[in-house]
Amino acid sequence: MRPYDAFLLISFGGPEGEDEVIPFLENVTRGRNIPRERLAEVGEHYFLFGGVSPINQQCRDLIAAITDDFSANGIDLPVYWGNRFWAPMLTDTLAAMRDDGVRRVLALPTSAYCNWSSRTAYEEDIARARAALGEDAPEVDLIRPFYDHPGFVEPLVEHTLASLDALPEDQRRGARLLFSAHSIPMAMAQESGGPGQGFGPAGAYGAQLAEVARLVVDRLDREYPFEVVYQSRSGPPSQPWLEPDVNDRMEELAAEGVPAVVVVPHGFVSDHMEVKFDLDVEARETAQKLGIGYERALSPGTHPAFVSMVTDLVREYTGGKEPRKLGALPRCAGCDC
Ligand SMILES: CC1=C(CCC(=O)O)c2cc3nc(cc4[nH]c(cc5[nH]c(cc1n2)c(C)c5CCC(=O)O)c(CCC(=O)O)c4C)C(CCC(=O)O)=C3C
Ligand SMILES: [Fe+2]
Repeated sequence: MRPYDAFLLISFGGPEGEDEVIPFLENVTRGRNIPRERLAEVGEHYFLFGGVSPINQQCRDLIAAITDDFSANGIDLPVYWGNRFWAPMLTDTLAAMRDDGVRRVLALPTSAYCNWSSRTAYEEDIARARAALGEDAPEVDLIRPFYDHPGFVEPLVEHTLASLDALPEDQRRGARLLFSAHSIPMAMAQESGGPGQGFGPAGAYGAQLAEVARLVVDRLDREYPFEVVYQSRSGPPSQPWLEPDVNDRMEELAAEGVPAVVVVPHGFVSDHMEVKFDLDVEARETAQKLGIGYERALSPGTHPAFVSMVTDLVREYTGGKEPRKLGALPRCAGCDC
């Protein structure tokens, strides 16, 4: 018996026109404690790009690549796509799947790490979408966090090397690698991985980000100094979020005489708006102001190793394939990472 009859990519969603920006942001921030000024500011990031987030096209590209890789590898599952905050909405996709006769779904979230926002929020949205459908809602299993899969790490290695190569030789020698991830509230970070797990002050999320950074650096041509930084903070200033911010850290490094940084967005799977604005516009501007070199490595996107990872993960769930994992972090409590 085949355990699943469909594959589902679950992503964040993003606007694809100016009139969609505000309704999208309202969906994202409903019931969350985000100041209005922050919302207006984030809206401007989208308007700078004509109101179009790159994330939906990136999902379409990934789905096309996954579909090809499935058929090349004899995986006979139809591929669906549903978003948490914009069309195609997860609820609508799940309804369409039910109408197509789908009973059991294997779902991949477009986020690699363990924390509420990257994992639990997806689980809660799946539960909500299923509840809306009632009795005959398809069952959905969410594929494990994949931060430690070689197919996630390998593209980051290749893309980091390409960025180092793009720096002038004199800057490359003293360059600092800054591995950048989405900041989250300290309280959310501490809870990631479950209580009392000994992952340190930034919880499992912080430990996993540090681990992936190390896994990438271990695979470069030589040892580079590196550290983890955070970006895209929101929330009221009174609430502590993970630090240091990428821009603040660049300022300190420039003052210490570091000639260049390579920013590796290892907290993300594609170059969506948080990467395109917060790194390619804002952090790049900071580097220019500071007079230091700046390169930004690509995220995994549709790198062939990343696409094969999806096929490999499907085999973990359908063919009893042993999980491929790098590093040696303990698993979280109550999580299948
Ligand atoms: C950990 C994490 C990821 C990575 C894992 C994953 O992918 O899930 C991620 C991804 C993304 N975040 C995105 C966009 C936004 N995130 C926001 C707000 C927030 N993100 C948070 C965390 C994360 N976010 C948090 C703790 C908040 C505060 C509100 C809350 O507690 O829930 C807001 C509201 C405004 C603002 O505060 O910036 C926006 C617009 C987009 C789409 C980009 C595009 O359109 O291309 C993507 C892929
Ligand atoms: Fe976010």
